[in-house]
Amino acid sequence: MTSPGAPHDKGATVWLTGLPSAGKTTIAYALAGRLRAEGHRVEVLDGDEIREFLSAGLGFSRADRDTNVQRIGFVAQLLAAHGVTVLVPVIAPYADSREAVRKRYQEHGTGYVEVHVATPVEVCSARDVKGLYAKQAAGEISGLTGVDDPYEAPLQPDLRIEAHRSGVEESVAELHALLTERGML
Ligand SMILES: Nc1ncnc2c1ncn2[C@@H]1O[C@H](COP(=O)(O)OS(=O)(=O)O)[C@@H](OP(=O)(O)O)[C@H]1O
Ligand SMILES: Nc1ncnc2c1ncn2[C@@H]1O[C@H](COP(=O)(O)OP(=O)(O)O)[C@@H](O)[C@H]1O
Repeated sequence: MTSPGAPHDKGATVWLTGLPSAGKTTIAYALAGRLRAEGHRVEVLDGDEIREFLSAGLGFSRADRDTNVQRIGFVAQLLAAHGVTVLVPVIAPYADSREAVRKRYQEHGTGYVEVHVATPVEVCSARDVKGLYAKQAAGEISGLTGVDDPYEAPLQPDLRIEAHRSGVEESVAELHALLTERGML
């Protein structure tokens, strides 16, 4: 076990992509808790918080989502390069935008892991944590990812979590094992 902020922490970013209510945030905070308890420096860049501050004023058009994702990728890389394990539960629906983020990490030699939280839309819409699926069905909003807006599922994620089949702790254990195996912790 390492002490908090142990200097040998390499730092990396774990990007959890998936539909609204897939389980991205839940898994990210559960993993963060485990990593903190082990003495690692961890930040969660939560999509909702980022949209209140760093990306205030952005909406959900393709251009705005791309801007949002690139901003988050930029900040996360800075943190990761300084030894922080950065967890990013953000939809990031477009493949080219996610690839641009990955490229930034490759260019800087910073660890990066893409995780697809692959909960089917039927399960997500039954969970409907924020009531968005119901609002879309009622015609109150449009452009909801996975329903009437695109979600380009990763073809080759570093890890695919079937969050409708496995429990949160199981997903956390899988992710922890991957980070350990890749020498990122
Ligand atoms: N139209 C539409 N489509 C998708 N999501 C919507 C929309 N409107 C609001 N929300 C809520 O905003 C959260 C998505 O923000 P993100 O920054 O993760 O999305 S993106 O990567 O910029 O596409 C997302 O959070 P999560 O549910 O945690 O994924 C939604 O709750
Ligand atoms: N195996 C699981 N993994 C993650 N979340 C789960 C799981 N089973 C049920 N849930 C629930 O699904 C919801 C997912 O919401 P959230 O994590 O906010 O999703 P997202 O960040 O992808 O929008 C939470 O209420 C969570 O408790």
